[in-house]
Amino acid sequence: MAPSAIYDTAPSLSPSPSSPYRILVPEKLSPEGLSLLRSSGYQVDTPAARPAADELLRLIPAYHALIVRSETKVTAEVLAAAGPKLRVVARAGVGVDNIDVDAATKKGVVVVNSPSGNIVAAAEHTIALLLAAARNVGRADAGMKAGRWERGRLVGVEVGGKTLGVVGLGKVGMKVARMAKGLGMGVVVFDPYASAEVARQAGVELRGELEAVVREADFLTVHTPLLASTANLLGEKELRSMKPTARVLNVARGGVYNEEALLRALDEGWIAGAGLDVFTSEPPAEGSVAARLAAHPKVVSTPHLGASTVEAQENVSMDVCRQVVAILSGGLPTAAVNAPLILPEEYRRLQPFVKLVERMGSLYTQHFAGERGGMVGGRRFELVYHGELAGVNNTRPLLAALVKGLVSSISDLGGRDVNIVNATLVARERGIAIDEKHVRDVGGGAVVPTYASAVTLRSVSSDGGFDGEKEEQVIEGYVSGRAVYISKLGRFTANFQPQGTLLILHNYDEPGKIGNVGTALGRHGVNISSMQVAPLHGGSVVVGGDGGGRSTESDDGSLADSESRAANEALMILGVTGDVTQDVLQELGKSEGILHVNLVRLE
Ligand SMILES: NC(=O)c1ccc[n+]([C@@H]2O[C@H](COP(=O)([O-])OP(=O)(O)OC[C@H]3O[C@@H](n4cnc5c(N)ncnc54)[C@H](O)[C@@H]3O)[C@@H](O)[C@H]2O)c1
Ligand SMILES: O=C(O)[C@H](O)COP(=O)(O)O
Repeated sequence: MAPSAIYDTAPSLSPSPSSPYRILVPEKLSPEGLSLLRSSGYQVDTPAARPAADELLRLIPAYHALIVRSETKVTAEVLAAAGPKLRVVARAGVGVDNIDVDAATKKGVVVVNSPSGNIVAAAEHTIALLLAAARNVGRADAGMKAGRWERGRLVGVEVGGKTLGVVGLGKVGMKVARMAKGLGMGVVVFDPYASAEVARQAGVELRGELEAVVREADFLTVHTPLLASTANLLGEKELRSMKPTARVLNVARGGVYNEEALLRALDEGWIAGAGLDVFTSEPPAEGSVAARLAAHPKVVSTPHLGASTVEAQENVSMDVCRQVVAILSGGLPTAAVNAPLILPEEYRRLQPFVKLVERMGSLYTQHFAGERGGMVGGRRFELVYHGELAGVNNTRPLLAALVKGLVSSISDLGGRDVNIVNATLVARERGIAIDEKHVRDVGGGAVVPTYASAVTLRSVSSDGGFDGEKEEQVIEGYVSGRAVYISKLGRFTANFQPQGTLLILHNYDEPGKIGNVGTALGRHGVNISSMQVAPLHGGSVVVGGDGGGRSTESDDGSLADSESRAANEALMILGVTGDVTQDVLQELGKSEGILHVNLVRLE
């Protein structure tokens, strides 16, 4: 399996040289990143103008990756329209509030961003607005350009010695706080999630209440993401409790201040001014409150320029383009918003086991659940890691691989495939529960005595025993080199590679069986490419049919016959090519000594 399997949404759509991966970049992205994409052999489309919402819906199905800044709205509708090709939505910046991350997760599309590429730019822009708001730079400049010399009307205030209130001591907030201290300001902070130790080391005062920060601040700046919990965080109550000389700044997201309240605060003199880079609608819709704020004489406003420096744009462009290349070529992103973090060395180590576990899941569904109506939903599974593998802590890729293997052959996932992004969600939707066990010792167990790392999959009933009334539904496998093998299937000791189309026949291991099966398949034009006989595990005697059900003693002593025949049960595992029709399966099933026939299709 190619390493891209973790993020694959449609392996069959892997591009060929004549049909490369296509990447849509509807917004302006620094050329360094675009060059990286093109030199990696991808087709990069950069429309001259940002496509309107309906145009994006029309375009998106052709693309494997979409790279946006803050203007393109990547809605659930866009993600639904994307179809199976789309693997990654990259945000060349920090905020992902323009992307429906939940919808992307459901679809198994990775969302990546550049968490720190524009931090310096955003912090410096905050300081620019701080000073501009303090010294009326915007109005003074506009006056000069209009031929006015307004020295008397534009007396400002100093920031040195004043208090800056910071709401949100994250990456930008911290940088702003440090810069403000450099300007001689005192800094008080509200951030319920910030570490007191980190705040202390930065020389800022952490307050337990937002109200305290708001009351103390001569300048107030917000640096939180826009979330349900931060929308309108600063409303009428907070703005009314500020000093009338205070000025507020927003280089985070429009909507963290309630815009109506802010407009009234400025109009009615609750505060003295504002520096705003972001608005609830961008560009502010004509006549909107956002537009009135942007045009307000007490406001210095900029059109969402916080990240717009040459340096920041190079940073974010390279950050996200590298991640797009990584994902499309089977590597790992460094800043996935909706996928677990896996270190590259962990991932490399797990790769062969990802393939093994996916095949085991698929084999389970087709061999065991297939016999019983394809039911894997609502079941509890146990995945046991033996040997070296037991030392791996981050097994998310293996869980994802199991879910993918269990459900892929049986479910219509509505155009989505299972990957590490959505596996937990898919499992939850289908009532599949997976427990994991780490068993370091492979030497002592009866199960996998010889391999350095092995995996056992079993279906477990609610009382903790094996599921299935008749049979232990167990599959064991191991990796050798890059090849994967199944070493146990149900009650049978095996050693076959789970790949291609397999015919699994449960039979009495008696002379003539192989010949009969071979002749029947030959008659139907089915070629046998590999063959393995899997005997009962440990030579145990099981009485009865496939399930090893109860024995019933008869008067004529037929139990002895039946016992000896059952002791010779085996699986015949044939790798086949050609069309194995229902007729073929029925004919084989009726053959003397054949107890059951299963067709299993693996990749
Ligand atoms: N204007 C721009 O061009 C521009 C540029 C970069 C970043 N931004 C925006 O700035 C914001 C901050 O970015 P960041 O990288 O520093 O994010 P971050 O995730 O590093 O920091 C956010 C901080 O907000 C805190 N927080 C969350 N909820 C809070 C609440 N209810 N009250 C107080 N604090 C709360 C978090 O604990 C965290 O410390 C984001 O919205 C981002 O999109 C804007
Ligand atoms: O969240 C961000 O990174 C900033 O708001 C930058 O947005 P932009 O990429 O649209 O400039």
